[in-house]
Amino acid sequence: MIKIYAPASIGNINVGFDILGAAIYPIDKSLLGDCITIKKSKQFTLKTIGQFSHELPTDITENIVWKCWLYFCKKIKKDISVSIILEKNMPIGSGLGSSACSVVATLVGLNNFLNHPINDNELLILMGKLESLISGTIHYDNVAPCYLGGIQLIINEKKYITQKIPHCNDWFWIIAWPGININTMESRNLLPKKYTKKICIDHSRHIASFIHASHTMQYDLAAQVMKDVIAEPYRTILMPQFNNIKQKIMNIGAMSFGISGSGPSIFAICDNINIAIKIEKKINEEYIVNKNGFVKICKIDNIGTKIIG
Ligand SMILES: Nc1ncnc2c1ncn2[C@@H]1O[C@H](COP(=O)(O)OP(=O)(O)OP(=O)(O)O)[C@@H](O)[C@H]1O
Ligand SMILES: N[C@@H](CCO)C(=O)O
Repeated sequence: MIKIYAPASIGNINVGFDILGAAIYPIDKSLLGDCITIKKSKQFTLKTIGQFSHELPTDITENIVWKCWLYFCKKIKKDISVSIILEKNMPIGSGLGSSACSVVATLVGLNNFLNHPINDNELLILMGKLESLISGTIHYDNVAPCYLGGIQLIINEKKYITQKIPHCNDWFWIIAWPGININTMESRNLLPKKYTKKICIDHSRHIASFIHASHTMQYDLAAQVMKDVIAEPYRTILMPQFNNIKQKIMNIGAMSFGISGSGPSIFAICDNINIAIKIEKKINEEYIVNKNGFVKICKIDNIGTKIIG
């Protein structure tokens, strides 16, 4: 038997659409990620439990975990008889990398259970492929940090799929899911097919400055250039409260604020716990729309996916 935990992640982190992502854990030590348990069995079975399991497709062949098992069997050219339990702790369509948690936990679980028939790089490529079955295109900005931890820069060149970049240990990442869902594919379809020269230059300037600032530990500069000119201007149509809450959170003292992944979750950054608590309170009062929604003060999860049983 093996049990795997895969953490939530923030895709894009404003400045790197599809090419930057951060794995996170709540400082209150609550579980923000999916768990997968794998046991030997006479035939394949998949059971789902957990707070958000009722949101999953009822047909198990529609569950991404089933597809992971199928693709893994194809990859190693062997039918594997296992029973899998998915503990779905992550809301679906939240912008916190929910499908990535299931994909990464399942593939890491199967690979460990079978003594590593697939190497790390091939496993990551398989994760990207499985994630693309859901969102329509390959983007590693959730699966890479979820798997490997930290802030990951997606390179996607042959054997260089992703690399970890340095981050500020003092930063708090306050994340909030309002309690409603946005489909990633729909949210991607809202974006323009082409961007102006000015947007391209601004985007390159921001991302280059962010990577430079991260490596030279100029964290104020890193936060200052965490701006989203690619997705935020088009996606806020799905998030009517976004601009209002952004203004208020920046006024409290956030160093950056934006959409987590494809939304509707949001995130704010600050380097002071008292400001983080004030931000948490304000978001709770003004952005959470029902009892399912939540706000959590988080830090960067440097480990990523791990064996917990
Ligand atoms: N184990 C699973 N976890 C999450 N979604 C799943 C899973 N299995 C199947 N799905 C389906 O995949 C789709 C996920 O949609 P979507 O990409 O919007 O969510 P997401 O991956 O949770 O988003 P995000 O990465 O923004 O958190 C839904 O249609 C959902 O029913
Ligand atoms: N980079 C992806 C992340 C989806 O979670 C997007 O913004 O569409």
